[in-house]
Amino acid sequence: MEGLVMEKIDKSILNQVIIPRNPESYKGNYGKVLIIAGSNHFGGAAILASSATVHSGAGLVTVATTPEKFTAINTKIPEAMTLDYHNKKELLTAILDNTVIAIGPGLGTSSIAKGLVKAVLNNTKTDQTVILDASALTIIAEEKIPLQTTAHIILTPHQGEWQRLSQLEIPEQTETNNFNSIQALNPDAVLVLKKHHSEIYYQDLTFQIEAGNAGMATGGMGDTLTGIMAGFIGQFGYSLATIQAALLIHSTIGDRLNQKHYVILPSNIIEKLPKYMAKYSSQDHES
Ligand SMILES: NC(=O)C1=CN([C@@H]2O[C@H](COP(=O)(O)OP(=O)(O)OC[C@H]3O[C@@H](n4cnc5c(N)ncnc54)[C@H](O)[C@@H]3O)[C@@H](O)[C@H]2O)[C@@H](O)CC1
Ligand SMILES: Nc1ncnc2c1ncn2[C@@H]1O[C@H](COP(=O)(O)OP(=O)(O)O)[C@@H](O)[C@H]1O
Ligand SMILES: [Mg+2]
Repeated sequence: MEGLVMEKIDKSILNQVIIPRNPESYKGNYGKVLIIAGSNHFGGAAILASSATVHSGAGLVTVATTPEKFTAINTKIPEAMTLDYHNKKELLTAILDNTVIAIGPGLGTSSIAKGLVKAVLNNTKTDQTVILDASALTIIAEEKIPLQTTAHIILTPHQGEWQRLSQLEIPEQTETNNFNSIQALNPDAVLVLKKHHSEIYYQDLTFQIEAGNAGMATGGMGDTLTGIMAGFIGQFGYSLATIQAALLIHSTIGDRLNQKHYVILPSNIIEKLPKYMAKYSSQDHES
């Protein structure tokens, strides 16, 4: 498409989205988030995604995973509840019950994982948000699963996953080609393309962040972004601004840590989330 202008996302979006909490509120006001993640090989992805969701302020977080990982999750992040994703009845109840569902980190591409992706796409509705990441994107590309749900859809591929989904080689992943590809997949879906200076494709608008650094090139960094995105949407509601703020705070914290740390661990970003959210929620914050 001609004439796209990729707008830079200003840090003021953080101040706009991360508002002070109502003193009369309770956990029920801050979103119910279901994270469908993890498998025997990739337990850490489920921990990082759910820990990021909890630390970004979601009211109630449930992790649907394989029971072998329950103990690790309950130990590392006791605030999150666990459920066995092999139990179809419990899983369906959780899909219907939660406002935000993030699926994919560490899920792998087994037949169980494929069934989970289909269950989410077939059972979610308009007032929900589905975040598709990592293995969920690989499954959708390999199985050519249509993005048919009426829920809001956010895809968070890295360039390799986007290549699988769009058939665009990385050098061909230009603004115009990316725009046309996400429109073809589902014109209502939002594409968050993760790279150095990640991009957002939202309807006919495109945005780019000017934050983020190579110290963030650490396994689990994208799983962490997925958790933040889920926590922010659960708490602040689905909107372009919320998506922008989630993407920006992840890399802004990464940049601040990079001033003194050569490499940044996803868990370092996670532990800083409450502090940075307090800073941006106060009216007199310094950027
Ligand atoms: N601690 C954990 O449990 C972790 C689990 N992980 C999970 O491992 C599974 C496989 O995901 P991966 O992303 O590692 O592997 P994938 O095989 O899905 O993607 C990596 C492939 O994409 C290519 N590629 C091109 N551009 C890339 C880019 N900008 N970033 C990354 N790869 C790029 C690579 O060359 C490679 O061929 C996912 O379920 C993921 O969530 C990873 O998140 C790492 C940490
Ligand atoms: N060189 C870089 N510059 C800026 N951001 C980066 C860089 N390398 C990685 N990142 C960020 O780290 C995250 C990596 O995501 P992803 O590859 O999905 O990680 P994982 O699947 O291991 O969790 C993305 O948010 C990406 O933008
Ligand atoms: Mg990833």
